Amino acid sequence: AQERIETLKTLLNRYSYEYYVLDKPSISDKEYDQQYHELEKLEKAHPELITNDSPTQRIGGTILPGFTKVQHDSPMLSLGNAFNQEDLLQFHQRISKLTGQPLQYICELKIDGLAVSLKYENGLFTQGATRGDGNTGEDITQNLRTVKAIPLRLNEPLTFEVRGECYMPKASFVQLNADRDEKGLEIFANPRNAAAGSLRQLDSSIAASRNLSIYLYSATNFEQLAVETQDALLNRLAQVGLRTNPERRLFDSIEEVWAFTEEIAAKRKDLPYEIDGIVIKVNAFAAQEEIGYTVKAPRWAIAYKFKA
Ligand SMILES: COc1nc2nc(N)nc(N)c2nc1C
Repeated sequence: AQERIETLKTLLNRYSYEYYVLDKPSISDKEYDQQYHELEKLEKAHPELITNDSPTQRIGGTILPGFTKVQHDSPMLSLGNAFNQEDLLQFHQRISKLTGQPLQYICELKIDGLAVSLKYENGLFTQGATRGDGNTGEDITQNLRTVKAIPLRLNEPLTFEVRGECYMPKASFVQLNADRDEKGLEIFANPRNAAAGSLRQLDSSIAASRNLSIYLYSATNFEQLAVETQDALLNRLAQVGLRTNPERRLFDSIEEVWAFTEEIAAKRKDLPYEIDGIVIKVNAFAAQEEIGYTVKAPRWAIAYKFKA
């Protein structure tokens, strides 16, 4: 039984990765369900063989009395804002003075969700937390374990922290509000509020029902990842099993960055998730370190915000 349980866990976690992280399922839902129920039956018969990274353990058994506080190892920063082309030019001129290196920018979508921190120890997902005030957040591990795009075990036994945006896809938001409206419940104003409301539930079966997803965009412990740029980091995160947003681009001029913001502004309504802007970062970590941080935000990044 132990052998079959191990095989099923490996298979089901891989199917989950293909479906929720790569958005490219390799088997039908029916086949997945058949193998999932076989695992459930085997674990019921051999509870001593149940492990934390089993796909059957995503929904916590208990309703939490409250959320415990989490002190972030390093502050979860905020971003300076830019609202027009002039702001972007000033950002570029300001940081060009702070580094001798040629500036390459990476542009990432700014997902309109909830910033979260995920800790992995030897490849196992051990803790999830909200940003909170940047220094202290709330432990929402139970709820984040229900987000199927968050792997319970990485492809490599890494010990590090990753940060990203947990969000509710537009389609899930429309469905949720239709269901709530039909039941006479108050509907959510937007997907960001719906995601935040779902992650603030003390009963993780509610979060499990909300079809949340996630995109990761930063990590600690670069050394062990052997990456020199933000773009390489994002590729590395995907390699170890974490979900990263594919709509990112590299540019060597702020003019091209501006053109990209206009390109995304035009396709924003067709994206399957809501975004509130574009995050523009200096790509090379060496240049980021040279440019540095203000008290609350990196100097080497800026959020270009779309009009509401
Ligand atoms: C480097 O710090 C950040 N990077 C980010 N990147 C993306 N794509 N989206 C964010 N919301 C974001 N937020 C922060 C504070």
